Amino acid sequence: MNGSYPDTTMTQTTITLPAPAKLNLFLHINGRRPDGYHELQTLFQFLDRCDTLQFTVTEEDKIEIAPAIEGVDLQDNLIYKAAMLLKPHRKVTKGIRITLDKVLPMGGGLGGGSSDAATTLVALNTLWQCQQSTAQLMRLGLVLGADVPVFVNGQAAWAEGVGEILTPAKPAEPWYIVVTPNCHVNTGEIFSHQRLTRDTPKLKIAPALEGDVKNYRNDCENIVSELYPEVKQALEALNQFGNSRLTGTGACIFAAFDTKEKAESAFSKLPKSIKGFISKGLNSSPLLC
Ligand SMILES: C[C@](O)(CO)[C@H](O)COP(=O)(O)OP(=O)(O)OC[C@H]1O[C@@H](n2ccc(N)nc2=O)[C@H](O)[C@@H]1O
Ligand SMILES: Nc1ncnc2c1ncn2[C@@H]1O[C@H](COP(=O)(O)OP(=O)(O)OP(=O)(O)O)[C@@H](O)[C@H]1O
Repeated sequence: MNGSYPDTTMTQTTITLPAPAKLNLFLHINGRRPDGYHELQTLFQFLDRCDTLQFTVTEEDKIEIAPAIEGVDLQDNLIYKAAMLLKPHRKVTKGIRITLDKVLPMGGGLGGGSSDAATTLVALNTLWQCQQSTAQLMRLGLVLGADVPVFVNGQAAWAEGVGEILTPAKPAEPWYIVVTPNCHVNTGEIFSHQRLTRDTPKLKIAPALEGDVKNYRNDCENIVSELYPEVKQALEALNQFGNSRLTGTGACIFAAFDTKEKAESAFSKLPKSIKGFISKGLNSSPLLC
């Protein structure tokens, strides 16, 4: 099936699905709403770097997740939260055992937790026969986090609102070096920072979709590199090879290259202390098959 979720039959009891990373190719903050959330404009693209989740339907009416994520209680695990959100919509009284192969760094701005949650919504919608439309799953997902809807929808997108008003976009699909500084950035801390600039004028959709993303920036970058020296150092190192930029509220940064070979060549020249990976930008999520 092209461009839609995996076709699973009623008798199928196990499915394995990817939860890809995302990049914010740019991130502009336009204002703050009365509830504290920020109005933003961003361009989302997926990476072919993914967590992997295996879902097995169980007879016992229980949600099990293994292995546990260090430092995250089961009730706070976004996978568990996603399953609990969907549970009232079940048409079958079955449980679920979820195995997580975690590859994406946490608190890295790659949206790993949100992506795990989105993949869980998509998988359980089928396995528990919840019969929710993609739009309904996106609305449910927004309760879990501003980044969940784009992962459920599975298309690169221009996003507005708090990140939930999505317009499909087709930016170039280059190869990226993604540097993963050894620190977790707390999204709430950055958004509540006194010196965060929140007054970037809103762009019209057309230039942002058609223009070169190099013309735009990430409004969180200055504050994050001030608070996290590892991020500053990584930005400086990667800037020697391309236009490096923060994704989300960090800590990860990225730079685009035309070919895998150019990305690999630049990566090999980075100081050994700089960790990261090379990944392809994708406008269609690997969650869609
Ligand atoms: C920065 C981005 O990654 C860009 O894609 C997202 O907007 C963040 O999405 P997320 O990690 O799913 O964030 P959430 O879990 O919804 O929010 C974490 C915290 O960030 C702040 N937050 C988040 C999104 C937003 N548009 N405005 C905010 O002020 C809020 O304080 C919130 O409590
Ligand atoms: N399944 C999960 N995977 C990762 N983090 C989780 C998960 N469940 C809960 N969390 C919590 O959510 C926090 C943010 O995780 P995530 O990996 O989505 O950060 P992020 O990449 O910075 O996301 P974003 O770009 O959406 O801000 C983690 O630090 C962790 O405490």
